[in-house]
Amino acid sequence: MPAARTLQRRPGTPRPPAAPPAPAAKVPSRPTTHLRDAGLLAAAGVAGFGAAPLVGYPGLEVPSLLLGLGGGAALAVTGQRTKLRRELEDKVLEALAPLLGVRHLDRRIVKMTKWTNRWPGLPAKVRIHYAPGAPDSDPMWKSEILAVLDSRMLARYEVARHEPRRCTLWLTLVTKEQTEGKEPPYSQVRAERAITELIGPTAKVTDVELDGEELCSLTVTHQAGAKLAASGYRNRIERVISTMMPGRWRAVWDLEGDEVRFEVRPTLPSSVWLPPRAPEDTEDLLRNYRQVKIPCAIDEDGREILWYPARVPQAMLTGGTGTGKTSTAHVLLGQFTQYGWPAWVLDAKRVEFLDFRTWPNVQIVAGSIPQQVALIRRVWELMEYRYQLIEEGKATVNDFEPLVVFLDEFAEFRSNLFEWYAQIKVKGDPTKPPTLAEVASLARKARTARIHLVLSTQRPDAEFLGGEMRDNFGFRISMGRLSPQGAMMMWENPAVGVSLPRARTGRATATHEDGKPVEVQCYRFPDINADEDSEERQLLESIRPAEARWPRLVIVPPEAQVDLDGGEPTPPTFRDYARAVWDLAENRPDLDPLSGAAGEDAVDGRELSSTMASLGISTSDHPGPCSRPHLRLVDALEQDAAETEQGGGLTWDLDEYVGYAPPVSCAARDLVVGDLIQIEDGAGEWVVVDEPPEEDLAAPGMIAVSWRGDGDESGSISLPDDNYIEVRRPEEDA
Ligand SMILES: Nc1ncnc2c1ncn2[C@@H]1O[C@H](COP(=O)(O)OP(=O)(O)OP(=O)(O)O)[C@@H](O)[C@H]1O
Repeated sequence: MPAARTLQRRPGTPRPPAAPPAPAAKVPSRPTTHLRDAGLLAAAGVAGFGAAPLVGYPGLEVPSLLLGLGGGAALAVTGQRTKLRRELEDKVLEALAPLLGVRHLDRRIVKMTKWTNRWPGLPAKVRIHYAPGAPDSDPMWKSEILAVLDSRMLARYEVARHEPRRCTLWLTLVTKEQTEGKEPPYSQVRAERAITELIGPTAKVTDVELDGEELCSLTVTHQAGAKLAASGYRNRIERVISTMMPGRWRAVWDLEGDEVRFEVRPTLPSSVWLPPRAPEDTEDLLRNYRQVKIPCAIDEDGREILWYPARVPQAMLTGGTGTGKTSTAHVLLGQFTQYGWPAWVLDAKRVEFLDFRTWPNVQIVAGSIPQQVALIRRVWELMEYRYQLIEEGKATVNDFEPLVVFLDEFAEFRSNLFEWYAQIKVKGDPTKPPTLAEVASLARKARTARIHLVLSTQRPDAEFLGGEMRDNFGFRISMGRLSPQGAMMMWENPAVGVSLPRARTGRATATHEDGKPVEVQCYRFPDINADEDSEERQLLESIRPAEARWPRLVIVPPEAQVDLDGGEPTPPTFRDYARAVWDLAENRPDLDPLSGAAGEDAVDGRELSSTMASLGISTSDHPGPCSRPHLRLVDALEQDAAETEQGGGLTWDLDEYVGYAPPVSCAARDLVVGDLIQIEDGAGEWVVVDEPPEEDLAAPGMIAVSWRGDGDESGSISLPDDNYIEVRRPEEDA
């Protein structure tokens, strides 16, 4: 199957993080927006970065909030600042109107000047004209006006001058120096409001950590222990805060101390090389069996994700092309062999493990279907044999030396197998290749025989990995972003792993020690063909097992049976292939591709792979007859082409958001985790919703939507409750 038929952006070529800083989506509003909400919505205007028009007030717009972080760095927000300030004036005007006795909203009534430089800034001066009938002699009148200003602007104002004859009031911003404290960043004000709302009035912020203007953490004490004892409620608080705050947040609860710390989640690195550590006590495979642990990745706190095969015997690895799946499989293989375990590899793609044929303790890499069928049969027989030894009382589980078997690209293997089996099947053979039943049996029972499977596949397909089969693979890693269906298959939760940044190769969801799935960065395995003098090569050499304990093996292809009556020889059957004889590679140099006798050493790879050679044309450098080489891929390609003609098979997809349906309109509150939205309307850059939308507790009438970009930038946007937004949903079968 030809690679790269779609124009999907390859992970590993990250977009520029968080660039350009974007204004919020211009959201079309439904004609039901209530004016009642307008004053409340205006409260959000201080950080309003985008707007939707309010019905009945064409000049007035409802701001949406956008706060963001770019891979840990602030996502500054740009846009039409002047427009936003104008909108803010409009909101304040609307809110003040009842106090000013004005009948018509006129922009000359409230004038804001001398804006501070922040986004969108605060007016240092506010001039208000009011109607002569306004109750300006009422002692409470001015404080009510100030209260409106304070709550709309989230800043303190005071009366600078009052000219009753001209019906004018002048207000000034109370500066930082005047308040003797620092004006808290808007995100802090939002967080504090939400926390008070969620935890109750006893919640007190005791510590705030800022990085410049960016809020990093808030520590809160409270006396709401009883309310917070329920984990469900604590989870909700964590989710609401993470949704409302820019970036990805978490809560660390001290239930005994009645304290909680809300903090920005640490950002996972984009690449972590497998640390070169030689395991200890590898002399006797039986002695250290239970201690064997395979580090695969790190979590956001830098803790290692470890696979203990003695506890969780089988592992499953899923991930699309380019997600780093192969590298992770190499990480596992490299470490098992460091422990001295023998490894057998089924390489369905034929090239992913080719270079491991010379890696110490890798006994065989089966690249062709007949070899793969033979490999699975032998593993299954070994398992059955070990069971028999236990039954006969001749051995116990503790006598078995472990074996690790890699079944790489299992879906690909499965479809190749069906195709091959259809050609080879003879009368009396079962309808389906018995190999699949053998794999299922291994998945169920291999643990007791200390045979450990690492099954990798592009997609966790329900057809062969449903229910019981999948449950046997207790240790799981899903590489890259999942579709909701994939997330259900892997993690039984349609929201897990669906918002992973696509441009981060090696980013994955993995089973943590407590059995729960967490986001991780998988270790990266050095390129096995790294340049001689490179650091990557040094790393590779430090990982390579010092000793090869297990000899390499070859599978002897069965021969056609000669017809003694002189007729056509009978080709080998499935049974012959499955039961093929195995031998030491050193005994059969004729079958060993690495011996040189099989002829592979003698070739010049560059020449052999040249376009000229593939066309069967000889060049002046290499004169002489040149026959067109046999291309094994040709058959497969022809078949793909036939499928495409019939409307199936591969399609050319020019959309880089492959797997997502075209945009449809959706209410902000109906967004679900995994949906794509645009932060900047029409910019074509879609980000993924990573938390269920929540009511914005700091801006009533708004819905907070938390998002994540392909390059791991993240943020939160607040949208008017009843507005519709364009959304792209993962396709059903993606
Ligand atoms: N953990 C990782 N961290 C960072 N980069 C990685 C990681 N793993 C792999 N890469 C890089 O990404 C590229 C693709 O990796 P890999 O071949 O493992 O992906 P894959 O999912 O197996 O893709 P394919 O199915 O096309 O082989 C490699 O060139 C490698 O350099």
